[in-house]
Amino acid sequence: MSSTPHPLDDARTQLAEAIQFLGFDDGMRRMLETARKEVTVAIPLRRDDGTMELHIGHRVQHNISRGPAKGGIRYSPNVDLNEVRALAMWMTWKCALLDLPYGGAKGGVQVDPLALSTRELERLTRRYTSELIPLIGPGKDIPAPDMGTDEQTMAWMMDTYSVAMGHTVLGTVTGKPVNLGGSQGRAAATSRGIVYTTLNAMESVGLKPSQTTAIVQGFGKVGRGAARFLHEAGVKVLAVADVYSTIRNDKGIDIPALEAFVDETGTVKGFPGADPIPPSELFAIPCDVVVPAAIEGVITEQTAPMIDAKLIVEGANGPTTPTADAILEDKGILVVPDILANAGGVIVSYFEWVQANQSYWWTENEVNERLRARMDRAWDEVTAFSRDHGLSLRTAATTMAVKRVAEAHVSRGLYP
Ligand SMILES: NC(=O)C1=CN([C@@H]2O[C@H](COP(=O)(O)OP(=O)(O)OC[C@H]3O[C@@H](n4cnc5c(N)ncnc54)[C@H](OP(=O)(O)O)[C@@H]3O)[C@@H](O)[C@H]2O)C=CC1
Ligand SMILES: O=C(O)CCC(=O)C(=O)O
Repeated sequence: MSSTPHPLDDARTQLAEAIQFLGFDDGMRRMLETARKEVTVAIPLRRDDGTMELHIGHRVQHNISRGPAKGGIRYSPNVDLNEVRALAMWMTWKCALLDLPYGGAKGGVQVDPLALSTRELERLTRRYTSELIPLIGPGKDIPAPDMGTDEQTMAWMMDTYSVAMGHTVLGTVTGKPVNLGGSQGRAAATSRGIVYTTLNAMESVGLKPSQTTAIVQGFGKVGRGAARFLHEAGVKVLAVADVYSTIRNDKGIDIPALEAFVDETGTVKGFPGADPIPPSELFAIPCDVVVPAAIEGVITEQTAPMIDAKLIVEGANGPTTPTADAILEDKGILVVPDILANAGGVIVSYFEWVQANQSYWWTENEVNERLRARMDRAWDEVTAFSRDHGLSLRTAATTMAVKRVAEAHVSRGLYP
């Protein structure tokens, strides 16, 4: 699907633009583009039928200048070390942009989680976590869910780490179940943040929710919530896609009905309230807002020319390649970058970590209000920087974040 060699190339291209603007020297460039620590582990898995499989897992800590490393864990057959490196780098910029006291990390296991039973997933997760124990912990590196993982995965990780420490350590991971030290509002936080930012971006281009149409790619933890909150805001969602199907209804999809259908069937495929279309037609649907909320590298030099929209709000990490960015800019389409648009998840992960470390829990309203305040502030800061310096929102956001990370690095002392 991607027309570029790899998301790591995209991440490095974006970093290079920020560094050029900031005028950093080659040493700083190398420091910022290179992960501080990378671990690759082999995870033997005994399947329920007694056979043995081996899965490869990674954890990459891209940067820790501003605080402990932070970022999700991905389970997918497509995971590879360079992808994890790119995702870890984007986490560093996201945390810095939102002024969270964290560096950036990401983890991944090359596995199809849908092909495993719950017991197999638990064994795999516990073994992967055991391998990471020297690396992770509330003051070192705090994992969270990403594609293919969820609250249950985080509960197993927290338990495995806690058993090894001899006591419960709730701040080990975030995105845990609420009954086990999770935060109110974390599950929906990424999607909520995307929609807060979408509404800000819509206002900036003069779109009113009741006159706005959208399409959403991905109907998992992020895409599904984004579709729901857009629908609740009055935006008409014309099409959604998961791996199995892309569906379209130009009158607007009834999102609550689609959610009920997906709860029963596990996919949008066959939903009676919309028509199936070829996946390749998704981005060609004329609409106001495109929300890619699945995987990297889907908006490319092939797909960008067909997009007929005013805004792209990146729910996924790295969905737009640098070449596509240039095409979209020429077409006058405003791209709200991932490190800004999908930061709601890590913001509420930060709130969860703070609550867990203090054993003092906030209400869902408190969480959502503080989330909104941080998302709105970041939107104002990035749009102002973009205007003041004539940069795209992506370059503005990356530049602001890279500058903060470099400043923290320098403040810690140049001659350690
Ligand atoms: N979870 C979080 O808190 C955060 C996630 N993100 C990013 O958001 C994106 C989605 O993550 P998340 O929702 O957590 O992951 P999930 O695993 O919960 O969901 C992924 C969704 O994407 C769909 N999908 C995968 N490949 C394709 C494809 N080629 N075409 C259409 N749909 C596809 C899946 O379909 P199916 O259901 O059929 O498998 C699923 O609906 C990722 O880029 C992730 O890094 C960013 C910030 C925070
Ligand atoms: O909640 C977190 O710590 C990280 C979420 C994540 O992986 C992301 O924002 O891409």
